[in-house]
Amino acid sequence: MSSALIDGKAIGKKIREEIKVDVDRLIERGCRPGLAVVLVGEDQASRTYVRNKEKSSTAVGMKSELIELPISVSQKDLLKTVERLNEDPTIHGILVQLPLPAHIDENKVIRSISPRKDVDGFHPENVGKMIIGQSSYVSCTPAGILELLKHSGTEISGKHAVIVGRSNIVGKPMGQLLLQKDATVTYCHSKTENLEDFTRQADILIVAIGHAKYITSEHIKEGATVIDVGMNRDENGKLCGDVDFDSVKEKAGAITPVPGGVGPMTVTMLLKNTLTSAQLSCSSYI
Ligand SMILES: Nc1nc2c(c(=O)[nH]1)N[C@@H](CN(C=O)c1ccc(C(=O)N[C@@H](CCC(=O)O)C(=O)O)cc1)CN2
Repeated sequence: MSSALIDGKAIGKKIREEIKVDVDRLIERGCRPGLAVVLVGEDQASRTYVRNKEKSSTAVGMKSELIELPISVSQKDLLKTVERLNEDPTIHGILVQLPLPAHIDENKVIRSISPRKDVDGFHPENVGKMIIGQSSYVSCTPAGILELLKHSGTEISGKHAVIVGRSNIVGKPMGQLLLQKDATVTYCHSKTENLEDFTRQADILIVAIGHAKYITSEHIKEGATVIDVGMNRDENGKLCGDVDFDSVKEKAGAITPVPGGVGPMTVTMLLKNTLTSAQLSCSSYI
């Protein structure tokens, strides 16, 4: 059996076209959504992601502000930058690109972002609201995965979802979101013994472990939907996921590629959250 490809690039493009329509509508009414991205240091991958966010936000008509700070920036100055953006009425979404250098307290920076402008959905207030099912900004990668599941026609209610990885920005929120959609959720991580015993039970398998091609067909239940969040380089320097795509695609029912699966959805959901923030903040004079 060969699986259906879940094309995040195409799904993301379609959603961004819808976002653009809503952005144009807001602009006509005198409110242009604004996204500020703060980049600290010279990390090449972060620079690429940030450039992509800038390009995608301007492509849908948003204002985009990139603030580049040197790797030596003090925590105080970084917090001052966030504070300025919190106060700026033309900015509806603020994102500090992660990871940050070791001398900066990441949690403190995340907490300094106004929850109303936290379009990354990382602020504890938004995370807490998400967990208890209240409306909030949801972390972009898990939100994008929900869209991929919807567009691929994957049923969630009553199904067994297995999440491999327990990061604050992907694994943990992903499990909570699937739980709210009535999945039975199992979390696995680096200390899980006999990982295959769990992954083989998964109707929906979500992998975010940062280990190139770790998940093979041995880990998969026939017909499962497999979502690969990994972003690694293989032995030839080629971009690859945490899932061994070539072997798993023969057994899965549906699968995301890397690149072109989850990644484009992360940026799309960021734009969606920024649009929502602008709609909420501008609604008083619309
Ligand atoms: N503040 C944040 N920092 C980080 C986040 C985040 O959501 N918020 N997530 C990751 C990185 N990331 C976004 O910032 C991200 C990574 C990858 C992609 C993507 O589109 N990948 C492409 C391939 C790109 C390539 O060719 O190198 C794909 O999968 O098709 C988007 C966003 C960590 N930091």
